[in-house]
Amino acid sequence: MEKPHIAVVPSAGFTHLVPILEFSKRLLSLHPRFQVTCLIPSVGSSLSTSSQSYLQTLPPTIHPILLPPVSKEHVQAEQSLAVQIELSVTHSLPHIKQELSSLCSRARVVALVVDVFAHDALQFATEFNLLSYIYLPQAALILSWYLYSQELDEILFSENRDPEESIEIPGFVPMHSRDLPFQSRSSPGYRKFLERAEKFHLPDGVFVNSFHEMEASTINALRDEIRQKKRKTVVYPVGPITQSGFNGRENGSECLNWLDEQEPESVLYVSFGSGGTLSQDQLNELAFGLEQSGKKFLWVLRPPNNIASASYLGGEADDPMRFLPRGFLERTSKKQGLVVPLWAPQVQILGHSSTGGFVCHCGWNSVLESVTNGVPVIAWPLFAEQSMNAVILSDALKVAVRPKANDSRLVEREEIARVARELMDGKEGIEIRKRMKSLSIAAENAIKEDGPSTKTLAEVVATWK
Ligand SMILES: O=c1ccn([C@@H]2O[C@H](COP(=O)(O)OP(=O)(O)O[C@H]3O[C@H](CO)[C@@H](O)[C@H](O)[C@H]3O)[C@@H](O)[C@H]2O)c(=O)[nH]1
Repeated sequence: MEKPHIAVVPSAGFTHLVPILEFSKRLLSLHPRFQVTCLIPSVGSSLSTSSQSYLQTLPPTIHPILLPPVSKEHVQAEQSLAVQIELSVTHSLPHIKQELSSLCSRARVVALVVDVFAHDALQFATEFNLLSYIYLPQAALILSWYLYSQELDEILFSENRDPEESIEIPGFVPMHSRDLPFQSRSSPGYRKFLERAEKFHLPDGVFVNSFHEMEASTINALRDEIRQKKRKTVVYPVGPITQSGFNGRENGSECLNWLDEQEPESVLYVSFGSGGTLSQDQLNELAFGLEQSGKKFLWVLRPPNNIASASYLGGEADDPMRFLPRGFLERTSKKQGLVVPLWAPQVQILGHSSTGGFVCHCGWNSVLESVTNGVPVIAWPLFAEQSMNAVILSDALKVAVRPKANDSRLVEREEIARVARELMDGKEGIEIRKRMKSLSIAAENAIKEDGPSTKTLAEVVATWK
């Protein structure tokens, strides 16, 4: 008899495709009695080359179906990247419905799992009588923030509020409101964020890519609220699920060969994810700061102020090397550091024994890749929920240092050199490194056969009849 299907809907862009497919891979490796059909939206002329190459690596029990791409004009008018990604799904709804209908007519489908930005597709769960789930490729704290958003709205934007007063999300450490992504009700994407938060009440549960030891008090607080019937959204921590080694682009051997020549844990890896960029001034400060620190570095360089969505949604990037300060490459090249343009094999770099620290924008995938490899972090959030992730690492878990910006929000070269030295050789760095190593053991245990994340997933799957 044919294996029952799980229908999976990612949202557009490499970073929203890979996490939900890595989740699907893990699901099928633990529960091979199912197969997955993945309905993939995209923007522009076609799927990006990296996404296409990634799809080639999938096991045969995951069936990708490429939906007709949404025209760029339909999404680009929106300022917020999250909303652009969300619209890629909204405009694909007729195709998603058509494919689901065709799948349900020829096979047994037991559940629908959608990416957080593909929540519009949840409407089909009732129509096709499917159990439904959101896959949030982020921290449990982010789920808490969504669920608590109405209460937070009243607290944050009340007239008499002291902006210095910290805010408390249930179970989490007190946090400054500047670490939340929205600073006013008129911030781009805020209204859509509140609408998205409402959707978390629809599915049968939310999978988060986190694990108990990383966010114990937040997860416990979410579960207490369910027990006390204050909320009905059930949280399932199933992580850490990280990319299993797919690189997809060039620069691989250059980085790894160079790392092979370095001392153990001596290199700071510097990267701001798939779309993060710095201003030209900030890029200069980072270059001088790395140089002044005297520490070895491997820097994945992007051109300044490149629109983040260009790389998410299939745009081309400029050559970044010409934006480095004059003479920088000549002074540092190979001896102190290696600079590679645009992309590097991050998973392999973080797993290399010479890598001893990560200047990280705190995108959640990068955070988990650092945690699973036991690499301590210099937390340098740029946009989206990254500042909240930075607070998890620096304040809650104390496995990261966070450089301070000046009044113009620039992190100056002296500060960069200071945190680099502190992390790599300082007293605080030693403690941070120890804590990160024990967190990496907890991460490994979470996904072992009898680990909490494995058991949680098994409990859910047991209900799929
Ligand atoms: O040179 C590079 C740069 C990135 N990566 C990989 O690309 C992914 C990047 O993901 P992530 O660290 O999560 O960063 P973003 O691409 O910026 O992620 C977006 O999606 C995340 C998950 O929803 C959010 O946490 C972020 O805020 C949001 O910017 C990771 O797997 C990296 O290993 C590489 O392999 N090589």
